[in-house]
Formats: sequence, C-alpha cells, structure tokens
Amino acid sequence: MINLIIADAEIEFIPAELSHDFNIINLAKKRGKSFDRILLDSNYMHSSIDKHFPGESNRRGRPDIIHTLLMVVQDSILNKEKQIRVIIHTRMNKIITINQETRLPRSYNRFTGLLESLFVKGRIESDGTVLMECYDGTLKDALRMVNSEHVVVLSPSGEKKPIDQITEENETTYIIGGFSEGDYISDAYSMGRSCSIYRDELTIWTVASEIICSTERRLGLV
Ligand SMILES: C[S@@+](CC[C@H](N)C(=O)[O-])C[C@H]1O[C@@H](n2cnc3c(N)ncnc32)[C@H](O)[C@@H]1O
Repeated sequence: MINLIIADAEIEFIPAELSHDFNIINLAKKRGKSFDRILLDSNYMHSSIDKHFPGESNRRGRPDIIHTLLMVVQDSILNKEKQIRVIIHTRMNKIITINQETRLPRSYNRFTGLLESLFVKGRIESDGTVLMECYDGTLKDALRMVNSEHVVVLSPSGEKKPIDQITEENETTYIIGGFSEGDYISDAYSMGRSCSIYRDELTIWTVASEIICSTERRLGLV
C-alpha cells in the first residue's frame, strides 16, 4: 500500500480580491451562485487572476490538473487492487480524503461541481457511505494522517534516482506538488528525502503514473 499526498494543490474558492471583477460578477450571475462558492479556475478566469494576482494566472486556479491526476490514479491497476490512497492538501490548508470505493466524475464540470459542494458541506455521502471528506489542516497534518515510515518528496530539483529505486520500500508516502509552476508553499522538503525521477520538469500525473507503474511491477501486479 502506498500513499500519494498532493501538496499545495491549487484548488480554492474565488478569493475576495476578485469579488468586484466584472468577469467574476457576470460568471457568478450566470451560475446563480455567490462568487465565494465558485472554484477559482484559470481556464475561465485567466485575465481576472492576472489582473489581481499578477504573474499567478498559470499557477492559481488549477482544478484541471488535479482532475487529470485523479483520473490516472482511479483507472490504475494499483487502485483496482486497493494498494493506493490519495490525499489532497490545498494551498488554503484544506485536506481532502477520498474513499477508495469512490468513482470520481470523468466530466471536468461535474468534478468541479463536486469539489464546490465538498468545500461547503465538508463531506459527500451516497447511500450512507462517505465518498469524500474535507478538513482544515496543513501538509504536516495530512502526513500525520498516513503515519508513514518512508516519505519521498518529489521535485525536479531533488536527488536524481531511478524510479524503481525510489519505490522499493512498501508503505511509502509520496508527496507531489499539486501545481503547474513554482515550488512548494508548504515546508515539504523538511518532511522527507527529496528525489527527482527525470532531468526535466514533468506533469504531476506523469510523476504519479511513474510511481504507480513502478509499484505495480514491484508488487508483481503486472
Ligand atoms: C509541474 S511540477 C511544478 C514545477 C516546479 N517548477 C517545481 O520545481 O516543482 C509539479 C510537481 O511535479 C513533480 N515533478 C515534476 N517534475 C518532476 C521531476 N522531474 N522529478 C520529480 N518530481 C517532479 C513535483 O512534485 C512538482 O512539485
């Protein structure tokens, strides 16, 4: 069993700084929701983010990269064998846990709708089963939840190692940054050894899929 902790994931409600932005007011009207109950999404709000948070529009508001990552994990052989658990920690210090039985929506719009509902209600249930939960907590709190002996912090600037060497211990927690540019905001590097799996920067779902495939080989699942 391995754990993936996605750290500093760029999922948050639209911040108050954007509340008077013309595009945001229009969007909130169209969605029939208050702005602070809508996820910040750089795909639709790029210029508004740039205006209020200059230079951050490629990094902030990226539920899309978390959705792609979760689809990769959900469809993996390792997940079918219940040998992987994912915890998402966000830049606003929220921790999202996902029941291994949960089938997340493949539709991106349905996924963001689900997250909006989760952030408001704190949990998503179906037929009495808790599918997802959301708590306040730091990256350290997320790490405490898994209580792992081995922690690897994935980073392009970490010590370069072959992937099969990085994944050789079972019960390992892998911390992957849930952002598309920049570095960890949380103090991730103090939480485990920092390793790089390739000379260039990779997408978060590529890093996750390399860890997953290597673990599947080690466990003899493929
Ligand atoms: C797209 S990267 C963000 C890029 C950022 N410039 C950085 O230095 O981390 C998001 C996350 O993917 C992981 N990652 C990307 N490339 C990697 C590599 N070559 N080796 C290990 N992890 C990598 C890291 O966990 C990183 O925080």
